[in-house]
Amino acid sequence: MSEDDTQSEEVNTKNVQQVQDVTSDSRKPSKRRKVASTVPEENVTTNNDGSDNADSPLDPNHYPTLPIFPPPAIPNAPSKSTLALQGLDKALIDAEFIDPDVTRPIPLDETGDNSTHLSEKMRRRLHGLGITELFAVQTALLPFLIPSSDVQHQLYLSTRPPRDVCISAPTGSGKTLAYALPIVEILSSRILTQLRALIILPTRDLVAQVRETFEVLGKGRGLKIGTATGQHSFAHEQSQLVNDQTSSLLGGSSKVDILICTPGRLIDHMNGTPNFTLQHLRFLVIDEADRLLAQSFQDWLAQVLTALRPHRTQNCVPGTRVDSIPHPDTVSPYLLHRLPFPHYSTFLTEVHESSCQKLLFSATLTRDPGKIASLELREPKYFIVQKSSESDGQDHILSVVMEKFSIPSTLKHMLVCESSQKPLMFFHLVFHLNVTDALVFTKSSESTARLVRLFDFFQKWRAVESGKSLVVQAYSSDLSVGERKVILERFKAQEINILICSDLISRGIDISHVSHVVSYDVPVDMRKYVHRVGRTARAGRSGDAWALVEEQEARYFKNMLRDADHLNKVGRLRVNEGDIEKLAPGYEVAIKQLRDVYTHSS
Ligand SMILES: Nc1ncnc2c1ncn2[C@@H]1O[C@H](COP(=O)(O)OP(=O)(O)OP(=O)(O)O)[C@@H](O)[C@H]1O
Repeated sequence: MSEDDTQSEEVNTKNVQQVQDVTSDSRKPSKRRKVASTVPEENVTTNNDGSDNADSPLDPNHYPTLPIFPPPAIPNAPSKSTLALQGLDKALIDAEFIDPDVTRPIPLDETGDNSTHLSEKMRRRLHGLGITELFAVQTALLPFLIPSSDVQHQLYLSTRPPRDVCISAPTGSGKTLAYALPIVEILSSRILTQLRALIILPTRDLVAQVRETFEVLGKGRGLKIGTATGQHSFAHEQSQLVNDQTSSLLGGSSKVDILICTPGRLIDHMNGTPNFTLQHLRFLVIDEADRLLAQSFQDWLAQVLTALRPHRTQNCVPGTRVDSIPHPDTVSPYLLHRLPFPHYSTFLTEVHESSCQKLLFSATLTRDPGKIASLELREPKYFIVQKSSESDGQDHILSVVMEKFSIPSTLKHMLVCESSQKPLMFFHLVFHLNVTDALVFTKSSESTARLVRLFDFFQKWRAVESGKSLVVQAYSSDLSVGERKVILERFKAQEINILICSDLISRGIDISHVSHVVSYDVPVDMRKYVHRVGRTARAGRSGDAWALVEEQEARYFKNMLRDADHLNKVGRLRVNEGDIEKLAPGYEVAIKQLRDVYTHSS
């Protein structure tokens, strides 16, 4: 070994020593020695000079044993539920689930258990209308919204501002009564007419329907109900909503207690009707909330929220005409506040808080935290009407977050898979399977018009054979509001057998005798599907939903149903070739006539 080698040997030994110092605790016996002592004598090799190899750098035992770190491993992936719950609104996690089959009798006399919190007058009225029990959503909401009898007469709960409420309940489960009953009951104690309840809906047809419900329930209660949809001239609506438009009155001047409206027209009145004010609102109902929240028209939500805020002129949404908003009057709910007893607040220190309670309803209520946050809800309480078998344990909340909406249990889905022969399949449903009293949804108003024409031509051919024909009508935005109203009334009166329509009436419309819903063009999202099929099987009745799926759409449609856990409820209908062949000649005639019409009109 050269001198250099010896030096490098020394350096190496030093390095080893340093490693040893770092890796071993000096207070404990050295690991190296401990390891060496465990080596049996006979295994220790001896060098030529008689020294043993135990301390040689070549001996594996010479080096200290390095601490053992756990082997690298892939951590367990968070469960789907854990991921879904991340960033979720706490109120949604704490949601109260209600079994859709729960009902509660409405007692007639005072002696009965009145856990409904309804007044005797209202209970009698409901019995008169044939409503003798509350549906599930109503059993939960009425006791929550209607104060017990001791505070019954307080319109505004200034010391306890009410909690806001979000309700997700299936189509046809009675959500309208769930808010209309508490509003009529609570507002009946008012003395002055002020705008206290504002109900916002996405379409004029729904406004008309909800108005009817309020009028029936509020009969004899002295409440004034108004609507604003743009169906009448702006000046006419103004004259229906406010008493005085000539001078600026403290606190505004309302002619109505309850206003049912579409968002666009509401904004028009907020900005353009003198003395129209939301400052006395006790209830703000947003029905079909997910659809309305998706509409950003004139930033309507931000404008409404600004109008509800005390000192709103400082937080005004750009575009709002501040000078058009009447100043709060001295009895405005803005001046009611949580009194911090025993500390009496002064005018300067008191915290103004709106007494308006927000109620959000939908069969497909959004779970999007961003959208929910934009509503500025106060301690929101969620009620979700959903079958417990559909949502057990952790899957319970998961099914909510993943937006697996409930569909009425009485509904039977039938899936008809066909490609190019859709019109023939439709005629087969109508003429062989007796699908009438039906709403037939197409993808657009043009498709609606075309299908109605084709159907008429086909019927003419068929009438020659059978002598019997059905009344089929189109219902879409191509028609004027007045025309649509007449058609809807005729359909309700069963003078029209089949309404071929666009998605204009896929939400909210309540027509009890609809026994079939046909998706002639299948919807592209589950929300739309849920609302369409929900036009039948309402209020516990039965109904059928049919989907005519073209072959190239079948995979997508099935995936959509599978993702929503509904695929197993859908049966596939096998069609007898012979049945279709019988209809084919008529279809050939009809399609030729339709082609002629479109060729001549273009
Ligand atoms: N307690 C009840 N007893 C009997 N019928 C009821 C009761 N509550 C509601 N209904 C009826 O059930 C039908 C459906 O109610 P409603 O239109 O409020 O449903 P919905 O939940 O709003 O449905 P959608 O989500 O489709 O708008 C209506 O005809 C209504 O009169």
